[in-house]
Amino acid sequence: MSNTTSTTAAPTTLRVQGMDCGGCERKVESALTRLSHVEHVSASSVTGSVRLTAPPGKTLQRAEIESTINALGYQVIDESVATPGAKESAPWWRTPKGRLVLVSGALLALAWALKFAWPSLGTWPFVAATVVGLVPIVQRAGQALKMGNPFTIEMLMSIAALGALAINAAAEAAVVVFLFAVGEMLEGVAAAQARRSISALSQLTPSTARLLEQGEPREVAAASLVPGQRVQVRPGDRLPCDGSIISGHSSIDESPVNGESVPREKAEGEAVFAGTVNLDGVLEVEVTRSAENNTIARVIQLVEEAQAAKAPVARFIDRFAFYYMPAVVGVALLVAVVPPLVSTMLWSESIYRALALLLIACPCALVISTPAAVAAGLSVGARHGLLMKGGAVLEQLGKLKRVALDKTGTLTAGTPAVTEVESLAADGSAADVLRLAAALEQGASHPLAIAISDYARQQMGEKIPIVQGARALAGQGVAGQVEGRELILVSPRYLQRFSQRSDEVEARIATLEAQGKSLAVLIEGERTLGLIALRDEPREDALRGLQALERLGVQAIMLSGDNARSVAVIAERLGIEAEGELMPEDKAQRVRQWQAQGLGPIGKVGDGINDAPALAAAEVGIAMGSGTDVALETADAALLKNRVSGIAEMIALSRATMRNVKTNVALALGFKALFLVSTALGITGMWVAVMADTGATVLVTLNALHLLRYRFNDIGA
Ligand SMILES: Nc1ncnc2c1ncn2[C@@H]1O[C@H](COP(=O)(O)OP(=O)(O)OP(=O)(O)O)[C@@H](O)[C@H]1O
Ligand SMILES: [Zn+2]
Repeated sequence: MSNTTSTTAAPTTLRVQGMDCGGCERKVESALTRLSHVEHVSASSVTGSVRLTAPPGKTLQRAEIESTINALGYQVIDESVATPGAKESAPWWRTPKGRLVLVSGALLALAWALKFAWPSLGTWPFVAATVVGLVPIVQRAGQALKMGNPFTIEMLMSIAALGALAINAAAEAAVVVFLFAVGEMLEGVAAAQARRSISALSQLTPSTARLLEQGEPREVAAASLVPGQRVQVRPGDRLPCDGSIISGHSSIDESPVNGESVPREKAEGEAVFAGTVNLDGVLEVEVTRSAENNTIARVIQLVEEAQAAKAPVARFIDRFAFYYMPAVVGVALLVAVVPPLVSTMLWSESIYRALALLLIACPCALVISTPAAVAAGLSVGARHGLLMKGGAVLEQLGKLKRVALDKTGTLTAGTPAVTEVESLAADGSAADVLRLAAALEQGASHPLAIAISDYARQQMGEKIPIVQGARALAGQGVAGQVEGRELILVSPRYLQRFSQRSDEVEARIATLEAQGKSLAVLIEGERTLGLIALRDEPREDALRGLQALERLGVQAIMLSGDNARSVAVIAERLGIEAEGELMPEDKAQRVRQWQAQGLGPIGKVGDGINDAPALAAAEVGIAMGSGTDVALETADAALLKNRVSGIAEMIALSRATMRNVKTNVALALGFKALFLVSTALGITGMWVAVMADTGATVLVTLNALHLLRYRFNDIGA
């Protein structure tokens, strides 16, 4: 930590050690919000991070922020040292809270033993056990109080336990303090478990790589690889880096990174990812990303950030707890003071009831219920290649009523095959059409463009001419000059705009489109030179994926830029509603229309290349595509495995998570309400209340942890 007042640009994320429950989060948040240069704070015990933004025109004062956090008893860790996923995850008995559990448990056991061996000692052993367990709690209550926040769980505990000692209920106090420590430790365990299930991903990347220098492999640290270097990967090895294959071919098991269970054949020129397994061939791979930028590192980072961003339901509970605590203290005061004044009840009796009330009012179970479940849901998703950027997205996914999907690259494999190349001019040949079209497509990234250039290269080798002044006509095609001719290659629907169309050409186009093919027509001036037909097959799991959506009660609709006839053919095969010939902006328009008609929330799934407007318009934009930058960075969620069924999986996971959260909240609130009432009425005493609270905390923690074992096979996708 530096002592100078450095300034940091907003927003900033700090790594903070020692927070392990919702109580800690709120303490840090309320202390930091008080600083004038901090506008918004969000602390996460799950990821061990604090995210801050400065109000407009101000900058965050890093030194003051650090000292504030440190004063609360947590440690800011130097970010440059902490790498994502590499955080400490000590076993519970090695954590401060775990040690407290052991120590106060031992003292408690000793106190009971002494009580039977030397009854004459009285309650002193229990007092000692209470005090030892209470010290850290009182300390934390005091720190929060100094920061201006009197309403903490620790304050509640301190008052209740000291009060219990005062009315000579030392055994109760000792047990309460012990159980509180157990509850706190459980929260820490749940958070660490969710964290571990993600950070474990980082261990998939091997620590060493076989760097190739002058053709000779040499062992180096994988973390030291830089883009441009070449490495050798033997069969059975894990890939040490993101890269592209320079020579060799092999099947690659990508399941560790994207949950895709079927190995993929990969050959020269194809991208490979760190952490995946090379199954059967020797590969020479050129490094394309350094270790801290590779796909798996970014996935871990995204999930950690996602876990740090609170779900709306978690924010609601935070606010709830904020008003709840003062209310409880108020009610406890009434319970203590009013009955002795208006009835014959003894002060000791009313105070005992009030203290019991305070003890059970501690909203521990409630506070951990949501973050633990949401963190677990996000982790489970990431391990199956379903990346969701935050609890808000996770929550929203389950509510989707309608999902719009692109055709090309989303419902289809996005690797169309050229089926026909035809000349439509009397003096031309099909070879000319292919040659000129391929030239136009040289720089284009559209799936059709890639298919046409690849096909041309196979057919005619490297004899493809150079294009000049090439420009993409978004959603239509490409234009440019080749061999001195001004050419355009477009979807037939724009034919009229550029040239005359004859009945003959028209008929040919209709025939090919009716076979479900996409067409590109080559035009020069007024003349139609020829056409290329391409066919893209639906993804192998498209039908199953759409049926799974239907079973979840979500309506799927295909929105495509491709020609209406071939869109209709594919839609028919997949059994969904569809609309074709839409420009990217039209797709966004449809989404907005549906929202206005109350058909939302809407999800939009695309390959992330030309459908940014629609992805942005939808409540949840889902990008399809393994490891592409666009997919990871632009959307709310991404399917790292290229599977349509991933959409239904995400929705099912979201619903399971929200069910888990609701069960947890109901459990926590139910126990609380029941025993608050029975304690206030004097039906149950402190013992029952404490057991109930610990019981609720344990149940809620177990329930959230259970979600980590979520299985996707029950959605049939
Ligand atoms: N580079 C290109 N070469 C040939 N045709 C193109 C090219 N770019 C676009 N097109 C034509 O424009 C149409 C619309 O393109 P757009 O990118 O909007 O949709 P798409 O990706 O093909 O389909 P979807 O909307 O289902 O993903 C394409 O179907 C194609 O006919
Ligand atoms: Zn805490």
